[in-house]
Amino acid sequence: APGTIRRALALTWEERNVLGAAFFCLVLAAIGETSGPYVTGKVLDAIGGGDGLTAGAIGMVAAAGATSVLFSGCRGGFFMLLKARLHQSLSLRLFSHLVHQDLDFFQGVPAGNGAWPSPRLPDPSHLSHPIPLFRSLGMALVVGTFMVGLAPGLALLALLELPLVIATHRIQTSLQQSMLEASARTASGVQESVAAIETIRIFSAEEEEEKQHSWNLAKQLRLKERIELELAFFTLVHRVLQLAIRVLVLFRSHQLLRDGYITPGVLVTFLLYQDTVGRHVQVLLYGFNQFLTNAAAGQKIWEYLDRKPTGDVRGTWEPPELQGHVTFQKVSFTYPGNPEHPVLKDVTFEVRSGEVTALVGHNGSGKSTAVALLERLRDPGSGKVLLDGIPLPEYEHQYLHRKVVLVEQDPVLFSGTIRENIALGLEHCKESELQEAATAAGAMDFIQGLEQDWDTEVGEHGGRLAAGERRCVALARALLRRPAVLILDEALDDGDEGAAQRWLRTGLAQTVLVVSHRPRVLDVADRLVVLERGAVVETGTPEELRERCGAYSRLLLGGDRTGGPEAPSMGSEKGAASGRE
Ligand SMILES: Nc1ncnc2c1ncn2[C@@H]1O[C@H](COP(=O)(O)OP(=O)(O)OP(=O)(O)O)[C@@H](O)[C@H]1O
Repeated sequence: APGTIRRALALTWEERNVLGAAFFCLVLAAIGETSGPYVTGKVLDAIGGGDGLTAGAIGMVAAAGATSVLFSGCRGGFFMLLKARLHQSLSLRLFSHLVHQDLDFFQGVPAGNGAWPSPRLPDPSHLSHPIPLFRSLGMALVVGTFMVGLAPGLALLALLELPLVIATHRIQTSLQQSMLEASARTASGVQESVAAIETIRIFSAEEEEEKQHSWNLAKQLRLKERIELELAFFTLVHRVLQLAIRVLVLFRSHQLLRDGYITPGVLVTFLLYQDTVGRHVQVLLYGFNQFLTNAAAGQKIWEYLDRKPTGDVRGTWEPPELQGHVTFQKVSFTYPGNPEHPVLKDVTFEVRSGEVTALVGHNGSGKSTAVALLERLRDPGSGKVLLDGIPLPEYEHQYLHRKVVLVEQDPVLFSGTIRENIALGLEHCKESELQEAATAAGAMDFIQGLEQDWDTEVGEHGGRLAAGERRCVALARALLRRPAVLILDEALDDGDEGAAQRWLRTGLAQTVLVVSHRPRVLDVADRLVVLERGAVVETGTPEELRERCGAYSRLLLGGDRTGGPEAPSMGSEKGAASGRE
């Protein structure tokens, strides 16, 4: 589409220095490439006319050749550099756009009309760029015009080859495409078998899979044989027709020479030009094919870059001190992917500064959703979440995420060392602060037990550590930041239940919000907020709620069904269900 080409050119314009140098070399290379055959022809005519081979003639041929070689090399180098730079700047743009997208984008849920739903990042190498096409088209036209100027009739005859080259190229490409598709089908069959290897083993279906694969391979082989035969046939036809045209050109050249319309030098120049046009037409055909193949993928790049996240990150409020007092004020929320099912309904509660507050409720009652709203991973549909009386969107985005820190049950670590993971973003923190955070998080013992203690690599996603160790590292990372609000989404469930109170006392956190199913964690909280089907049904201290014998007591007893027959029990915990504990 013209818009896509315009945007690709606008992006290229940002690298105008390299582009300018590439074009400068391109023009000089083109002059060298066109003047070389011309000078060669003139020299041949001079020799034929009895002038002999002079030093000047040799010098002119050598200078044209050298200009062509030198500037073609530089042109190639500058265009490669341009391509690499465009790739880098586009990759960076795509990535920074990706990390600012709404969470729904990553879950494959369209966030609005016309939004591109796939969470996959488009490949910047698919940018379809017209410059290589312009270059070859320009050269083919210029040299073709010279050919027409030298010998118009001969040029028309020689240019008959063009439709032949185009037709052969199209046939070859479509045959090769069928071959690629067949290979991809066989490869995807292998991938499917590998992915389902457990099922294959359980049903002892190895032999059937082998048979299926051998059938796929045989089909591929038959197709390959047919394609190779067709290719050989088309190549033969192409070569015969090409030869016929060349014979015709030679025959006509002979007539023109005999009648004195052209000199031998002009004929040599003409034939050399014919060769140059042939090369550029080949490049043009291949490039055009690539251009079309990439066009759809390239279009996705621009669609993706046009996709605007809906979250408001314009807040600027950055107070020097925070109390860490959180208020949910009549908050309602519905996931865009499931608009019929409100997840939070008019939820109002407080998380007081200096206290540990626990959110409690059945699976699916909306606890993690409330946490996501407090972390501003999502924004409420109606109502407000306030921190120290100020709505969250008014806080500066990075400030808020430094002050409100979440640790999940199965946190994500980045590949790197334990030290890098804990210090993430605070590389200049003191060693004593690191040690204090790790000790408070209960990570010190296991870190010291590792062969390279703090410098141990955690592997991709922290895969070389046990789930509990990953959690300790994530807790240490959170405590090092001295958060105003520390949120623990089932992150304390296998640890020391009194830890949160100690962190408040030692000033490592100002307020703690715990999401937990474990009675021993809930019992030591200062205050509980009980959620049932997205609504707050009880709040108070653990003693008050036990004495009230209401929703909380029923939850503790397990098997509670006040939420209706479909409400799950406290016992069906996420971690237990996924076998992570
Ligand atoms: N991304 C999503 N899109 C649509 N619905 C969702 C999404 N995430 C959660 N839900 C739904 O929202 C409801 C509340 O989920 P939430 O995870 O907040 O509950 P929870 O109380 O934290 O449960 P658990 O104790 O199992 O963690 C559930 O019915 C769930 O199916």
